[in-house]
Amino acid sequence: IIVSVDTPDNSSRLLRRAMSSGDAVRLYDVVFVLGPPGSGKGTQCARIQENLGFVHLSAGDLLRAERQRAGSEFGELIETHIKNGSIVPVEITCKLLENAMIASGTAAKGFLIDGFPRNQNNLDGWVREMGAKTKVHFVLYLSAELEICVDRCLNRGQGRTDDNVESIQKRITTYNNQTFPIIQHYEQLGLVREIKCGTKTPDQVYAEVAQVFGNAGL
Ligand SMILES: Nc1ncnc2c1ncn2[C@@H]1O[C@H](COP(=O)(O)OP(=O)(O)OP(=O)(O)O)[C@@H](O)[C@H]1O
Ligand SMILES: O=c1ccn([C@@H]2O[C@H](COP(=O)(O)O)[C@@H](O)[C@H]2O)c(=O)[nH]1
Ligand SMILES: [Mg+2]
Repeated sequence: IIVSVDTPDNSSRLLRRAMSSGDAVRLYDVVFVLGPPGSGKGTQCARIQENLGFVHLSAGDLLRAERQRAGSEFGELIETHIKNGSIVPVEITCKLLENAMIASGTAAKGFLIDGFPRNQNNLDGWVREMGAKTKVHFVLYLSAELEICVDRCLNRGQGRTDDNVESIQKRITTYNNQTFPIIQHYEQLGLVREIKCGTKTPDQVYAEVAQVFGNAGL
C-alpha cells in the first residue's frame, strides 16, 4: 500500500488508518455540512476550520470560482443553475471537490464539505467517485426556520446573484424537495448531528458545534 504523506505527524496518522482499514486505504476524513440556504453553514465552517484544523470546502464557492475562471467550459451552465437554485451535475462538483482536496495536501485533519451532497445525483456520484477514498464521519445539519434564512440571505451583502427573493424561493424549493431527503437518508444511517440555529448567535451555535466534534473524537 502506498500512502502519500507530507509530514511525520500525518505519516503516522495515515499509516495507522491504512493499517486499520483492511484492504481499502481511506485517505480523507470528511464531515458534510448541510442545512437550508442562509442557515449559517459557511459561518460555522470558518470557525471549525480556524479552531479544529479542518479544511473548509464550500461546494457553492468552488462552483462560483469555476464560473469565474477564464476559459471554463462550465461557466454559463453553473450560473444558470445558481440563479435557478438548481443543482449542477455531480461530475462537475465532485471533480472540483476532489481537486481542492488534493490541492490541500495531507496536512488537514479532515475536510468540511459545505453544501454537498445536495440531491440523489450528488450522493450517487460521490459514492461512485469518492466512496472508497473517504470516510464520512457524520453530517452536521444546521437547521433554522426558513423565514429567518430568507432574511439572512437578503441581508448578507456579498453580491451573490442568487440572494434575491426569486432565486431564494427556488433554492428553498430545491432544498425541501431534493436536499432534505439526503439529510433523511443519513439520519436513517444514524449519522446526522442536528443543531438548531435559528434564534442562536454564531457563538452559541459554535459552542454546540464544538461539542459535536468533541463527541466524535475529532
Ligand atoms: N447564528 C447567526 N445569527 C445571525 N446571523 C447569522 C448567523 N449565522 C450566520 N449569520 C449570517 O447569515 C448570513 C448567511 O450565513 P452563511 O453565509 O454562513 O449561510 P450559509 O448556510 O452558508 O448560506 P448559503 O447556503 O446560502 O451559502 C450571513 O450574513 C451570516 O453573517
Ligand atoms: O453541491 C452543490 C453546491 C451548490 N450548488 C449550486 O450553488 C448554489 C449556491 O450554493 P451555496 O451552498 O448556497 O453557496 C446552489 O443554490 C446551487 O445552485 C450546486 O449545484 N451543487
Ligand atoms: Mg454558504
